Amino acid sequence: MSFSSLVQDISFRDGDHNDRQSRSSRLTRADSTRSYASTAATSVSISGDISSQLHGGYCHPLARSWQAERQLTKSMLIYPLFISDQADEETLIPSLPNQHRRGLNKISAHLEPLVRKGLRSVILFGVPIAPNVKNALGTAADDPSGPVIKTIRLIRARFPSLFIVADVCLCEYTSHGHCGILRDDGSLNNQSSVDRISDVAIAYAEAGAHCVAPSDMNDGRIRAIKLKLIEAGIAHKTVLMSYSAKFSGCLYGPFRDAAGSCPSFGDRKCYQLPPGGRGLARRAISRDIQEGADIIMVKPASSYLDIISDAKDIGRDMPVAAYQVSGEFAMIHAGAKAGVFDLKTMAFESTEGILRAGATIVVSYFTPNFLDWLSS
Ligand SMILES: NCc1[nH]cc(CCC(=O)O)c1CC(=O)O
Ligand SMILES: [Zn+2]
Ligand SMILES: [Zn+2]
Repeated sequence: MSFSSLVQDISFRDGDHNDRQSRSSRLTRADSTRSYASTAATSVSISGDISSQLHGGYCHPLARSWQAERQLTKSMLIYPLFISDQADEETLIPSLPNQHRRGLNKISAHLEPLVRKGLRSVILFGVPIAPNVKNALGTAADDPSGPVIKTIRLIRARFPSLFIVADVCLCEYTSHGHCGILRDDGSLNNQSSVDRISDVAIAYAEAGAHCVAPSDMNDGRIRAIKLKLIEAGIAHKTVLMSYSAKFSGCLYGPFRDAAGSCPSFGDRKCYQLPPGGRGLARRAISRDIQEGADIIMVKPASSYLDIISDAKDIGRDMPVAAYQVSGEFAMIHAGAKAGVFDLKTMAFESTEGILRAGATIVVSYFTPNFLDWLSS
């Protein structure tokens, strides 16, 4: 292409426009024509000017969507469900907008329209409400007549296309609310915790969960679960998703309200990761890959995008999941309610950030919204 045809292309030729906008764009174009003319001697500055033009590449909604390496699709989403042991319960969780605690008898009616809209996966959290169910060993976690195991069976029968993830932890079931079994001094007994957690994982997998996801953060639980899955003859049909980089912090509050899993004393800082601990997260991710995880997870998501990117880097041959946790979800709702931003726009922006960082799976309380938003 010759220089003169370039100048022609870029100079303003349409005389019809007379609104303010096009008058200003006419000025801009005239300016750029002048600058081409004055730099006509060097081809270098022409190509410099050409490469400065980016807007054309994303002037159309479809062209904008092509700028993303990964676009949000329904199959990336996992929807958290809180399953109460009260079969007829359906209670709104005040700190977790639009989310409910539901009993077995309320699950089907809730899921039916979502599955019709394209829901592919749920993650189950059991919530024992009945008095005196909790004890030091978290016995109720793998009670065959408990809410999680019964719900796994129900979903397998009623919604065969749904991929069921069972969160594996003891904190919902222990009297002290910690994610394992404690020593007398109140610290976690890692070995007995891992023994117990891995038994619970096997019980969920044997009940029909497609995926077990230990969120307890005890050392060595991935290896223990993988070995027991092999022993039970179900390793070939069970996905093991590790909450590898799960940080302690203040973003789990609404979840603990929902699940009644707040520790009765102390905190989780000796097993969940310290928020500044990027290197520690990288080590935990590498360790869990070595131990046999099929998917690694980072949690929370938006304040930990560098960790998601690290996870994608360390586990470049693995799917990476990110959990946009209860506190992040509640914050977005609060921001929208306060008029800071539009809820839908922020839900997309935050989730697209999580995908851009490297996640290919997102655990999200926005899943029901996205099923609508991605359909229209
Ligand atoms: N093992 C407990 C567990 N499993 C999932 C979440 C957090 C989910 C959320 O905040 O949405 C937590 C919170 C915690 O460690 O207290
Ligand atoms: Zn826990
Ligand atoms: Zn958990």
